[in-house]
Amino acid sequence: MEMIKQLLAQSRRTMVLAIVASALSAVAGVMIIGGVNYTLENGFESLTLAVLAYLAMVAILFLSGVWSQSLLVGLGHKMVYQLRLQLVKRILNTSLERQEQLGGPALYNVLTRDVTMVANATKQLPVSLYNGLLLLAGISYLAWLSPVLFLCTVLLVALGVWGDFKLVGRIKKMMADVRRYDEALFEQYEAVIEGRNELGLSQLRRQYLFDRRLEPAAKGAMDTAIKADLLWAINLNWTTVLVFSLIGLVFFLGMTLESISQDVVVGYILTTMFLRTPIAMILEAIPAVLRGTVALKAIDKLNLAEAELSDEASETVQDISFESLQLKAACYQYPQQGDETGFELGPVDFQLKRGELVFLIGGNGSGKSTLAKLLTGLYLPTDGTVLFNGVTVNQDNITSYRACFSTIFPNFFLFDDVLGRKGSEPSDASSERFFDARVEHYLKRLAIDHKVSIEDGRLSTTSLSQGQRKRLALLLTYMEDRQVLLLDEWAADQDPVFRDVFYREILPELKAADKTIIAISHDDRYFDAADRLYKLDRGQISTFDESVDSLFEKADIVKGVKR
Ligand SMILES: Nc1ncnc2c1ncn2[C@@H]1O[C@H](COP(=O)(O)OP(=O)(O)OP(=O)(O)O)[C@@H](O)[C@H]1O
Repeated sequence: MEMIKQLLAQSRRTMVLAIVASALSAVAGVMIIGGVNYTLENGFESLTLAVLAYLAMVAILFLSGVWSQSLLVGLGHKMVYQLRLQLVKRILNTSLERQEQLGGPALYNVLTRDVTMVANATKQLPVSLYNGLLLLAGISYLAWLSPVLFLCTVLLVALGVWGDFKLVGRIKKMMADVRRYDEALFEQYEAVIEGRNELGLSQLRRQYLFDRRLEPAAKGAMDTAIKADLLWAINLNWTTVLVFSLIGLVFFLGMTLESISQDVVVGYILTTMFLRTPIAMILEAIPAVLRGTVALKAIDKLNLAEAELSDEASETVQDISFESLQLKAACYQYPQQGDETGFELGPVDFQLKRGELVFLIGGNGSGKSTLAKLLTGLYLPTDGTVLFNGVTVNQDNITSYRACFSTIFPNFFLFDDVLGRKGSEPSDASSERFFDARVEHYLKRLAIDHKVSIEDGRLSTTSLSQGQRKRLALLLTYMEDRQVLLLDEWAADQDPVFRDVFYREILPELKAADKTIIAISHDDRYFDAADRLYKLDRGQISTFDESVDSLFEKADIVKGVKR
């Protein structure tokens, strides 16, 4: 909700203008009816004058209507545009931990479905505001025409509004259920896309996914949405019944009560008929608005970071020269999942100096990647400290700290835009030539120049084998030229020849170029390439000395055997 309020506050001037224009159009509309009614009652002195006045009112109605709609339509689309950008900014500012907790489907759901729902609700704003003002002008005219009939109208409208309120509560709950079904559906969409190989091979799994997972979620969403829409459609018809009941009431009261003149009855009925359209349009907008509020509530529940960080929170990135990194009794605990306590890493004591090459080794699930995220500042310790050049890493300096690291995790994302140091792009033709030449040099070094080239600062393709894609990820880190490299099982997908090149040539070259490297590895044949080895076992770290620790123990670590 806060987001919408902020967006509306930014457009206050347009809103005020649009309200003025809508009011003008509404008044013109009511004046046309009032004029017709008056003329019916009193006749006119000059036909020309009456026709001119009528045309003038119609022109005002048209022009102010178009003016208000153009302002409000622009406002609606601008809000959608800003909402989209704001949401992406909020996700980008949200901590990795929170994003991991939420999971991909929930975030996709917000960025696609929820944004669309809020957008649709926002688009109703202009229509509803315009019709609301029209309704207000019409109701004021009705009150002026006959206070007695107006009292009857108020009673009938109160009945209608009471019914609407009761229904809105039920429908809102149904829409929240539809959203939950949709979220389950998004999880299955992810499985359909990401699991294409497995699904392609297994007819049984495909059938299971479709029949037992996807279809029930889609059907649940459809059934609940049908129920909600049906209830509202009944309500729309019920409102029409109320409007005609009002017309009937006015008509029969007018026929029987002498105090109400026929002109008043005609004017009343004319205006009520005229107000049917705005009433229907406002009521038709309500489901979209309800869906929008459900979506906004769901967005709020995600606890995303703010789009614009406060001055204290938004740190300017300092160009710091990396000298040392130290972990002092640092711990990281994953949040509890159901009844299960999250995995705990640490307390870890660890030291790394500029120019060193260290390996982290250990069995599957021993905590290597978790430690890697703690070392690179993607996670902050839940206990203990991380010291960077002797200074404690915290929210105030974390961005500068993170800027020292390049990482390639096993689930890395390969961007096709090639950026230079500090995210730079070549500024002129000669720097572009130099930039491209550097890319080509590294493409050759990584033996991938026969498959990929650079075109307008982008990689020509990223549709490659996993080993080749990893080489391109390494190329991107070469180009960004950061001081510390964290490579999580980088060589795992390389062929034996290039794996040897990596451990025996690339790592030493990087070290010689003053890079500090943390490599997670299961390649025991190359453990000697590291300056130091750290072993992880069930979240605990210790140094590992090949000459002292037994080969048997080493084999166990590599295989992930619990001792
Ligand atoms: N996002 C997460 N949320 C909750 N728990 C997690 C998460 N990621 C990892 N874990 C838990 O932390 C433990 C350590 O995982 P981690 O990825 O650090 O192991 P690893 O040593 O890198 O394993 P591998 O060699 O298989 O890559 C795992 O047992 C896992 O249960």
